[in-house]
Amino acid sequence: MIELSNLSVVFGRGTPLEKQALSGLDLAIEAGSFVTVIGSNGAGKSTMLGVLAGDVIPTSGRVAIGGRDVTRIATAQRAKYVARVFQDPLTGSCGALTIQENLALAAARGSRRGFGLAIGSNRRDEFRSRVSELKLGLENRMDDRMDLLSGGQRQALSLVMATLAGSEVLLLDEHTAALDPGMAEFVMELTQSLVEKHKLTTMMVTHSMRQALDYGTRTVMLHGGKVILDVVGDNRKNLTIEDLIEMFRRARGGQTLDDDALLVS
Ligand SMILES: Nc1ncnc2c1ncn2[C@@H]1O[C@H](COP(=O)(O)OP(=O)(O)OP(=O)(O)O)[C@@H](O)[C@H]1O
Repeated sequence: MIELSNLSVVFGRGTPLEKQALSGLDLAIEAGSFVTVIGSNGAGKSTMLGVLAGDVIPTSGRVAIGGRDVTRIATAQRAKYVARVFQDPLTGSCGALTIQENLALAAARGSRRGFGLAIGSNRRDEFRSRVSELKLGLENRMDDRMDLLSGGQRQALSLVMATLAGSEVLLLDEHTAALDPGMAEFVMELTQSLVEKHKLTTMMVTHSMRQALDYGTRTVMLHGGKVILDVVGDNRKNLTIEDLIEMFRRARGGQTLDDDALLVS
């Protein structure tokens, strides 16, 4: 269970650039559910994921994961519970290290056992087998540097890495946005199967309304740093993109969704 209670984040407080990114956001997500998150530019989506990951400490409010209050717990200490995959394939892995080394680092995340044990022979076999499940042939390139791989290959490996340390929460920040359509679909299918296999509580930020409705079991829309739409169950089952746009308009008292960045495809 994830609980975000009355969360506010103000960046640059007291400066001319002061910006309220979250404004009393409330959201509770049941363990094991897959929530898609949409919203126009600057709505607060990445800030919300940052607060969950520990990169952003909220100005006020509370964050709990699995009943633990993690509001003031640093990123490194909560890494055991939360894994994150970013839009830029270069962000989640280290290009100068090999595939094997990146997987070992990911497996050691949040643990005191360290990198050395994670790279031991037992885990080498496990890593190889996990990579072979991708069917990208990367199991034969375990000693290749990560920066030799394509963006899609790196994102696929980043997803595998996100599941190695036993995290219960997976945060996806537009993780297919930089990929070509074929690779984006492959990475989404992989996402779906890893989420199911590891029973991860997942939040996926996307600019694609199609993707937001096609994946997961619940969709929330942020605007002005809070949740303005929350659709789940039968209400969501037959929802079209046009319905979503109309719901936004009604929630905003007639304001239309005129943001090019929120793709209807
Ligand atoms: N580190 C920061 N310092 C100052 N302002 C920030 C910072 N991070 C985000 N903001 C501002 O906070 C607001 C919310 O940003 P955020 O990145 O969370 O929005 P978003 O919904 O993810 O937008 P996008 O879809 O464009 O990525 C924006 O106005 C942004 O400019």
